[in-house]
Amino acid sequence: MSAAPILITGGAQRLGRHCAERLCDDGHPVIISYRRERPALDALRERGVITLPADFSSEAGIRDFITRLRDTTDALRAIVHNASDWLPDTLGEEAGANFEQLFRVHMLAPYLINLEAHDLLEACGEPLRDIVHMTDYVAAHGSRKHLAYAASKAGLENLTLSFAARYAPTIQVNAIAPAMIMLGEDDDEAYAEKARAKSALGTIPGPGVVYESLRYLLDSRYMTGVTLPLDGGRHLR
Ligand SMILES: NC(=O)C1=CN([C@@H]2O[C@H](COP(=O)(O)OP(=O)(O)OC[C@H]3O[C@@H](n4cnc5c(N)ncnc54)[C@H](OP(=O)(O)O)[C@@H]3O)[C@@H](O)[C@H]2O)C=CC1
Ligand SMILES: Nc1nc2c(c(=O)[nH]1)N=C([C@H](O)[C@@H](O)CO)CN2
Repeated sequence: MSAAPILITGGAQRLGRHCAERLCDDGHPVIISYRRERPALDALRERGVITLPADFSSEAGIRDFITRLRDTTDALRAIVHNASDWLPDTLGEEAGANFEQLFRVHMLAPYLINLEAHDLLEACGEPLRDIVHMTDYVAAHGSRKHLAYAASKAGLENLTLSFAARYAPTIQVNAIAPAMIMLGEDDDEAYAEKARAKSALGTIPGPGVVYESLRYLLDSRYMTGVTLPLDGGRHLR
């Protein structure tokens, strides 16, 4: 029996792509979701990564993805909920729509996918099955500029606890809560300096540290309902 694939949502770029590539390196079959087609996806496809389009900005879009996922595989080794929009807060007419957008991508999509793909995880022939939620340092600490984003990530962190209790003992459910891992393409050196100063370790580590945390969770057989803080000691500042 061939190994069951690992699903990473939002795997077309940055942290999700890095983890998809590293999982391939480690011999796992990988499925990613992506929202926007782009040439960079072809390199993943050439490595045998299955790429499924998904737009989690509506319940219909989430359910369309779930249908595509179920048409693609009859088992899953793990699900990594990585897809995310780092939207700042907006005022006025758009504030509610902004909040709902973040709720859907960070909470509704993981919630519905976890519920509807439970049998795919149970069908995995390997002893370990995992769900990993990518949350954020600000879920536990708040954010003055990303209030809705932080709240939606806090909701995802709470879903970690509930799904861990519901899916034990056959499926482990954990989260990774990063602080600054990698800069955005528009971030300048001044921003980078400020970001480095926020953590005790004073670095912007890059995506490798996220894969180390994911690997740890996937290889652990005695870890569930936990959020791994990956913040370089930001909580000490
Ligand atoms: N980067 C960092 O320093 C930090 C990251 N994190 C968390 O780690 C995870 C990865 O971060 P990063 O790689 O920077 O993430 P990105 O900002 O690069 O987003 C990842 C992917 O999410 C997809 N996505 C966004 N909105 C939607 C949607 N509505 N429906 C479907 N897909 C969507 C995008 O797809 P597409 O590009 O195809 O549109 C994008 O490629 C995220 O959950 C993030 O919140 C937490 C703290 C720090
Ligand atoms: N979906 C995303 N979420 C987050 C990003 C990002 O680029 N995409 N970036 C951050 C920042 O690095 C933040 O941690 C800096 O303090 C947070 N979330």
